[in-house]
Amino acid sequence: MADEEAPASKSAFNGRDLRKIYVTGETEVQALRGVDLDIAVGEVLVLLGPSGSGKSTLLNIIGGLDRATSGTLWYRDTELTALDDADLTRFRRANIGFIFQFYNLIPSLTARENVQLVTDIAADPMPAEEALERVGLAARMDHFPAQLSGGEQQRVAVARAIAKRPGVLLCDEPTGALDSGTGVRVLETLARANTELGTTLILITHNAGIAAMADRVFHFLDGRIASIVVNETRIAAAEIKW
Ligand SMILES: Nc1ncnc2c1ncn2[C@@H]1O[C@H](COP(=O)(O)OP(=O)(O)OP(=O)(O)O)[C@@H](O)[C@H]1O
Repeated sequence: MADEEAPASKSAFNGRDLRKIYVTGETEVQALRGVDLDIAVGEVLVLLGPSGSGKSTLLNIIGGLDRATSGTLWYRDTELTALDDADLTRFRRANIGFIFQFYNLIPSLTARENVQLVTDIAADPMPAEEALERVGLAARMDHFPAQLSGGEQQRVAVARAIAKRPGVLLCDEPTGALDSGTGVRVLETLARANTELGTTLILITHNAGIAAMADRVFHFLDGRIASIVVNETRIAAAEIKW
């Protein structure tokens, strides 16, 4: 809306009364029932909550993969809810890195080539080699996904996501398929992106232990943020166990 002022510039995301209704045939599912949020630039935020409570729906809307049915959402000084599809895609490409539970690497390409797919088309990327070094895979650049462990493949996915220097990393269960030791190494690479590159980090997990590395934790229930916990101190990813 033209007469609405952009929220304070230190906000990464500012959302008001976000609602999402999925319609399938005659069935309506209210996935988000009025979410207000304010996420600071450089914040580490963890989203916790039962299955079906709306976490992925919110993450997808924040990342421009999906649209709210109603409500307003800003990213810095851009109102995402006012963008057309082409501009929303441009926003997503320029600002968002995604990491999902399954790594979505291309099996016929090496780690370096998987990252280069992104660096070839980004506006101001870091070299693929630097991204892979940042996740501790300097020695594995020319390996194919099948030659890497699950945790290493996920770190390639992190390298791919950070290589374009996105303002925001959105992670949906990034350690869901990994054991504790391997998962912690993935979390460490995400935490490093936050501290060294200033990337805002938003992470969905079912693992309450991971919440300790966040500045704040949003607890979802039934399509709403039921409570917000502020962590006075953030613990290092390396200290997390499950
Ligand atoms: N594309 C879709 N079409 C119809 N309903 C959907 C769709 N995506 C999600 N839903 C429904 O919206 C609700 C919220 O789903 P969402 O995936 O956001 O929950 P979640 O908290 O991320 O769950 P999980 O932890 O299991 O991933 C659920 O009832 C889900 O079934």
